[in-house]
Amino acid sequence: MGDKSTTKPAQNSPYVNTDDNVVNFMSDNPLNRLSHQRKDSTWLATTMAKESTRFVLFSNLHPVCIPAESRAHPAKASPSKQQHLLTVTHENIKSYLEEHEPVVVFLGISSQNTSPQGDSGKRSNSTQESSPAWFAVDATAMSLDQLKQFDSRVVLLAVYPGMMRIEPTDAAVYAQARALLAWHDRYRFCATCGCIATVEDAGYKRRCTNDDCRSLQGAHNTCYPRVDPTVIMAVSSVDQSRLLLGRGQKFPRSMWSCLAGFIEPGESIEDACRREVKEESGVCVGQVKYHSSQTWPMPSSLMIGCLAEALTSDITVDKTELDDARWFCREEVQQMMQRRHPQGLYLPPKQAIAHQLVLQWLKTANL
Ligand SMILES: NC(=O)c1ccc[n+]([C@@H]2O[C@H](COP(=O)([O-])OP(=O)(O)OC[C@H]3O[C@@H](n4cnc5c(N)ncnc54)[C@H](O)[C@@H]3O)[C@@H](O)[C@H]2O)c1
Repeated sequence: MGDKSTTKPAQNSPYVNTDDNVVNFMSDNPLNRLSHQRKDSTWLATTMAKESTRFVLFSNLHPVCIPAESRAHPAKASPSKQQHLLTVTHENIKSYLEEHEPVVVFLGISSQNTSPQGDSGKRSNSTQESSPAWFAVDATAMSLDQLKQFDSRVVLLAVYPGMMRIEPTDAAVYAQARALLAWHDRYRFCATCGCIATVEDAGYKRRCTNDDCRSLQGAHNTCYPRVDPTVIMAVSSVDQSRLLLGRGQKFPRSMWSCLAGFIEPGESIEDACRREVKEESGVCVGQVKYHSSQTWPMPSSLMIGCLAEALTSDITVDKTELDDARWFCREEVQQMMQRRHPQGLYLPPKQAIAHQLVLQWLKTANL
C-alpha cells in the first residue's frame, strides 16, 4: 500500500500519486512523543512542574483557543478567524490540578524550531529551555470566567467546522490531545468487567482496578486508546470523466463530499472501499489506490484516503446513510472547488482529506 517502488498504477489509470509527501491538516506533529518516558512517574512529575512546560486546555472536549494575532509577529498573522491553542504554565493551573485531579495527558517535547505557537502571554520565559514539554488537561471543571483569567480573548472551538480554524502549526497537537481526552471521557470503566479503570502511562492506557480482570493479562485493546480506521474515497467513473460524490444527511445543504465509512473487523482497506461505495451508492468499484491519511479525532477516526475506479455507473442511494449521491463532471467539480457553482454547491474545505482527494482527482483525471 502506497509503496510506489512496488505498486505500479494499471495501464491508462488516471491515478498516479504525484504528491510524494501529502501532508494533510492535523498531520506533521511537531512534538516528539517520547513514548519511552510515559511510565516514568518521577520524570513526568518533574517535567510537569518545570517553568517551561506548557499545558493546553480542553473544556468538554472543546479546545481553549485564542486569536492567532497573538503570535510573536502580528504583521504576519493569519486572518482573525484563525485560532491558536491557549497554553498555560504549571503555576497557572497547579491549584486546579490539585483540587480536581483531572485527566492529564503527556503530549511530547517540542524542539525549539518547530514548537507550536499560541502562548497566552502569561507563561514564563520558555526560551531559557530548548525543549518545552507539552501536556493536555481536561479543564471541564473550570468556568469560562476562570479560563478568561488566563486570557480575556479565550474561545472554546466547536468540533466541526470550528476546529478547521486552528492554525496548521497547532492542528496536529490539537488532534493528539482531543483524541486522547475523548477516549478517557468515554472509557472510564473497564470494557471487560465494568469496574473503574484508572489512567496510566501518562494518559496512554487505562488499567482496570479489579485485580481478577482478564484485561490485566496480555495486551488488551480495551486498555489502550482507540483508533478507528475509516475509508474515504474519490471514485472515478468508468470513462474517468466524472466523480462520484455524496451528501450526508447531516451535511450543510449544498455541501457534497467523497463517500466514507468505517472499516469493519477482518476487512482490508480495499474491500472496505468497495463495500462502502456499493452499500451507499450501488456503484461497483474495481481498482483502489491509497493516497494519504488524516487523523480525525471526532472522536477517534483515522481517515484512509483512496482513489478508486468504478466498474458500473448506475446509482441507487441508500437513504439510511446518504441524502443523495450522484456523478459530477470535471467542470462542475472545479466550480464546486472554487465556490462558483451556479447552484451554490461546494466541497469540504481544504483542511479535510475529502478536499485533497478531489484535488488529486482533478489533477489526474484523464480527459
Ligand atoms: N476528513 C474528511 O474529509 C471526512 C469526510 C467525510 C467523513 N469523515 C468522517 O468519517 C467518519 C465516517 O463517515 P460516515 O459518513 O460513514 O459517518 P457517519 O457518522 O455518517 O456514520 C457512522 C455510522 O457508522 C456506524 N459505525 C460503524 N463502525 C463505527 C465506529 N467504529 N465508530 C462509529 N460509528 C461506527 C454507526 O452506525 C454510525 O452511525 C465520520 O467520523 C466522519 O466525520 C471525514
